[in-house]
Amino acid sequence: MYAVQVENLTKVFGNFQALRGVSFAVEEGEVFGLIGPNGAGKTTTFRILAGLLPPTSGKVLVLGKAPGSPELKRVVTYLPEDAGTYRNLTGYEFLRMVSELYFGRSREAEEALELGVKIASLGEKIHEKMKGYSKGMKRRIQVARALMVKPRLAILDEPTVGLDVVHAKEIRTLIKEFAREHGSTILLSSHNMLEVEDVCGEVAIIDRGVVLLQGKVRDLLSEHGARNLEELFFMVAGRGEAM
Ligand SMILES: Nc1ncnc2c1ncn2[C@@H]1O[C@H](COP(=O)(O)OP(=O)(O)OP(=O)(O)O)[C@@H](O)[C@H]1O
Repeated sequence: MYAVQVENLTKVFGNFQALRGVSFAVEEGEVFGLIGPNGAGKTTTFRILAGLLPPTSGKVLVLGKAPGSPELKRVVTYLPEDAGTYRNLTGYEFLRMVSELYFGRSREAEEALELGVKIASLGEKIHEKMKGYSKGMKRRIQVARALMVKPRLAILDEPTVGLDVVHAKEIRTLIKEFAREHGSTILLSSHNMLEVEDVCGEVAIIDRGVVLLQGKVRDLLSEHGARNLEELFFMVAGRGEAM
C-alpha cells in the first residue's frame, strides 16, 4: 500500500502556478525525500498532504484517504518548516502537552512522552524553558513532537533547516533509527541534496512545480552516471545556476 499517492497535482496562487502537475508515490515504511531548490514547491505539496491547503487539481491520497480526513488525525503528523515553540514552556512540558492532546491522560500519553524525551535527547535541559534553547535543540523537540506518537506517516518539512552539520547529522540519524525501529513512513523535504542521500532510500526531485525524477537513490545515480544527487539535479534540471 502507498502511504502517499500524488498524481498530476497542481496549485495556483492568484496567477502564479506553484505546482504544475506533481506526481510521486511513497510506499509504506520508506524514508522518502522530496528534494529540490528554494521555491520548487515542496512546502506547498506538504501543506496539501497535511490537509492545510486545498489543491487546485489532481489526485492526492494519504494512507488511501483524502488529506485532512478525520481518520488521518491520529496517524499522520506534520512538522512545518517554520514550526514555533512555546517560549515559556520547558521541552518536557511541551511534549507532555502534545502527548495529552493526542491521547488524553492515559498510559499511551505517558509512553509517547517517554519516547519524545528519548528522541529529543536533551538530558536535563528538557526541563529548562524553551526560550533558552538553541536552534538545534528547538528542532530536536519539534522532530520529537512529530515522531513520539508513532505516526504511520510523518511529514517533515526541512527537518534540519538552519542547523549546522553536527546537529543536522544528529537529526538525520534519529529519523533513520526511528523509521527502522517503528516502521513508520517518513516523508521529508530538503533543499540540501547531499544530506538526503544519507537518510532517504528513495527520492523525488522537484523543480519549478514539477517532479523531474523519482526512484531509489542508488538506482538513479547509477542510471544517470551521477556521483551524487546534486550532480544528478543539474543533469536533469537543465540549468546551471547554484541553488
Ligand atoms: N500562499 C502563497 N501565495 C502565493 N505564492 C505562494 C504561496 N505559497 C507559496 N507560494 C509560491 O509557490 C512557490 C513554491 O513555494 P514553496 O514554499 O512550496 O517552495 P519550497 O520548495 O518549499 O521552497 P523552500 O525550499 O524555499 O522552502 C514559490 O514561488 C512561492 O513563492
